[in-house]
Amino acid sequence: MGSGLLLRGAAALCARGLRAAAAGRLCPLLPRPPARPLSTGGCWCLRAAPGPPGRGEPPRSVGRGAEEAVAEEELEELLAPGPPPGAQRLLVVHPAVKWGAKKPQLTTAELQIAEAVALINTLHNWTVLDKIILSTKTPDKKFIFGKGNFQILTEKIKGLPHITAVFVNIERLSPLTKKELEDAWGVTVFDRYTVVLHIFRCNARTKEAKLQIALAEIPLLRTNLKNEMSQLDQQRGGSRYIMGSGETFMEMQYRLLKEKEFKIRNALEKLRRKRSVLRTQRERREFPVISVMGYTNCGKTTLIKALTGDEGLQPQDQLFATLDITAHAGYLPSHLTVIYVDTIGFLSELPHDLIESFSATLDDVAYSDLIVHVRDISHPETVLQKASVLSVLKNLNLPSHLLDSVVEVHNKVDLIERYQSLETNAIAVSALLGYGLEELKEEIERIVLKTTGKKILTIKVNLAGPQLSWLYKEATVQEVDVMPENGTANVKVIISNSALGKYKKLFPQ
Ligand SMILES: Nc1nc2c(ncn2[C@@H]2O[C@H](COP(=O)(O)OP(=O)(O)OP(=O)(O)O)[C@@H](O)[C@H]2O)c(=O)[nH]1
Ligand SMILES: [Mg+2]
Repeated sequence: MGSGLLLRGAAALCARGLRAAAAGRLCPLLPRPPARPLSTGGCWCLRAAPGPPGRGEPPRSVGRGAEEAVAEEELEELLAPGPPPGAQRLLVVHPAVKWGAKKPQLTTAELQIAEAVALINTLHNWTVLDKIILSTKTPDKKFIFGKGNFQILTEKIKGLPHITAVFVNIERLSPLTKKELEDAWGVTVFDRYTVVLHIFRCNARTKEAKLQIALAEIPLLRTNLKNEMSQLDQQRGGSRYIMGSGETFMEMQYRLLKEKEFKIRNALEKLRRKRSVLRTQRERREFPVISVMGYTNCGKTTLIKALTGDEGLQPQDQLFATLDITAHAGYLPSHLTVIYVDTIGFLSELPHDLIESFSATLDDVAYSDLIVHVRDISHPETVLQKASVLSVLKNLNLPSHLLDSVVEVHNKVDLIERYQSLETNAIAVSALLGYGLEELKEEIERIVLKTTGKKILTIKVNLAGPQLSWLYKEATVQEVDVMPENGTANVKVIISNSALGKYKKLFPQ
């Protein structure tokens, strides 16, 4: 399918320490620049803070305010129970289409089964006991494989008495197929949809992420219900009226599901409305926002950690380690503060329903000033991964200036001897070892200044007046060159057009 997925959520934003804002010849007697938190993390919603942070500071706290949209107990009710808790021992089966239009490009069956195994290994207590690739011409048919290969598979399963489940590495099994396979093999059968949904369920920390999962489960519940109802109908149960209610059992089940969906959408909408408060705040405060996107496990979190020095970030060798969007303040070479937004990774071949329920969370990407597309250049499927990410980006209705200015980062170059990029615009880095970060920051700065219309200027100020402290608040002061003989200073600043206009009005020359 070549589609991917990305989602986000929230965490608390925390101030970690102070940094001198302007390097170089900062005069100790001059007003101090505002303290800047080193790191900020959280969903796009402001927590009630004791008064608004002053201009010139990154948002101080985001995250919890939106959490009241739905109560914790209510949320538990909205989430469908996943696979039973406890250990799962699996056989991973990859149906390989070797001919025709459905034959996947840019990858091999071996790489696809490796990704399926990695998905399972992400889950605590789930282990892969064995794996098998079997070719098929008709993966959409009821038994997925032809008679011969189905027989081989059934024999293999019989020879593995310790397995508790079979993971068939296709997007989605129809409930009927799932049931027939489970009857034939005597174990639970999972598809990519259920496995990925379960990973999300385990990794979701915030209410928003949990609600998105609940929403993604609705289509699954609807097909299950349809299935159950047709069975019940055969036994003539489903269409009987429930005494006094005027509706049949079937109608009641559908109504309950609809109500549940409505509740989830409503709660999500409330959370999003609150999040947009930050969007407005962010625009007003004029911190350039950089969305860091890419395939799962490519190193987005590691890169942001390296760019911001935020020790709170926890990169993991795991698919979908990040499910919650977090924001982190960092500095560009000219000391301009920017906010890096960490996002959920993409995965190829995910069912549409799953993508849809999370894609609304990408709304905010449209409000960023720049997208950094991180690629794990050491991954054998790096080309396929790039195609997956680009196809999702294209479908997000992002403004064209954002799509045209994407900075492509080739990460993990330390794993390739003497790496030389064939793509001239890409920047080679090792987020883990810190290679190439300065070049990346310079490129980010170049584009951010261009897209945000900020200018680097040197302004002469009278030190006896309020100009300098105004500039510290409203712009980014880079250098202050004091001339004691006449009580003035040359101040190098990064300033937006609107702030410059205000400055000229307030302090006419
Ligand atoms: N060798 C090497 N490993 C890296 C580099 N960058 C990240 N990694 C490793 O790649 C794994 C995934 O890193 P993350 O930063 O969690 O990746 P992510 O893109 O945020 O992953 P998700 O949040 O799961 O989508 C971790 O084990 C990192 O240590 C790099 O430059 N070199
Ligand atoms: Mg991550």
